[in-house]
Amino acid sequence: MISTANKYALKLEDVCSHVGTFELKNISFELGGGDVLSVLGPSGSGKTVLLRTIAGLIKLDSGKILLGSHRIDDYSPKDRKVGFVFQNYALFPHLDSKLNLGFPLYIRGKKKKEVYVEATNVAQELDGLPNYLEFKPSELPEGMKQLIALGREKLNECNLLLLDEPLSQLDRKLHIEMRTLLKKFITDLSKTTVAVFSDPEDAIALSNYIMILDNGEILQYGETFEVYNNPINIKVMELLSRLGLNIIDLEIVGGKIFKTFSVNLPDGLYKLCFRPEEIEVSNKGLEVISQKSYIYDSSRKIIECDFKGQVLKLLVPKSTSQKFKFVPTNPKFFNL
Ligand SMILES: Nc1ncnc2c1ncn2[C@@H]1O[C@H](COP(=O)(O)OP(=O)(O)OP(=O)(O)O)[C@@H](O)[C@H]1O
Repeated sequence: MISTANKYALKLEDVCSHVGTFELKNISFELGGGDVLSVLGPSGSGKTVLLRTIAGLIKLDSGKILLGSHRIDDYSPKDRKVGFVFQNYALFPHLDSKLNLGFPLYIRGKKKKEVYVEATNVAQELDGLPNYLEFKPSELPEGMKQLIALGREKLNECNLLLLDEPLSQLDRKLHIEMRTLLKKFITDLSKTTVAVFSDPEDAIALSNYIMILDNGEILQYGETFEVYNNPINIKVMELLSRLGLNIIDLEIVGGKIFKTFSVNLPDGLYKLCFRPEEIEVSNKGLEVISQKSYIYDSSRKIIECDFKGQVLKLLVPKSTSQKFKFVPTNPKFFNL
């Protein structure tokens, strides 16, 4: 017997597909049952095309897709048993929340009454939704539309869950609430999940694997924290930096930068990259004078400062004085 973990394992082998002139090129990865992969990339890099290819909405040009021990790339989208939560939720405007939620059961021939009972039961597990069961999509807050789109996949009995920017339509406060709910939902469902995110913080918070796509190709793939901490180039690091990225052009001479700090790298020209939040105020570091500051949260502020003609953004404690020294705690040096 195939264990549950293997039954939901997803493997893509050298998958190529296209829409119009856009090509998805040689995508390969392997996830165990219950793993969550986030896909990040610039706009137009092929994130949605990848999801649609896995779902069977775009045909493969070559390669294989395996779910558990089954090769599913020959299956119709329906037979793949893939749950797909679209960016715009894909709710039916003329149906109330109960029928939208229970739609997978309705199309399988269940009577409306039974659909209502099951939909109401699922709604109990989704915070706040029971109050909106009689409403149509146009009458629902964004967060509720999202919950219905997710809850529907619970009733869909899918083997694989695909999410296309599930948090993109929400304002900041709701975004954080929904992220917590989404995490719980994915964990409870325990199906292998591939999710596209535009916000690196969501991608990092929700996944154990991450893929960075650019122009239809994988730039980097691996365990989320491994990729976050060891980006292979500036582009990957930028995509994984929610507050932006500081980049300083410098030269290493005699194993030292700025004639002061020793580094274990060959001499040459480099770009030193670090995230605004990965710094420590320390009197042994680089001196800067803050020129502008913005409140970030109750205890921290973001400051902008000039460093040898380059503008840096740093996240520092609110009490930090205008002139101070700092050290990057996770600096990356990229060779030019
Ligand atoms: N049906 C289509 N016909 C022709 N080209 C398409 C079609 N769908 C997508 N494309 C093109 O394929 C490329 C990748 O699109 P895709 O929607 O996957 O990007 P994305 O990474 O999801 O971007 P975004 O973050 O903006 O949603 C884009 O250049 C897009 O214009």
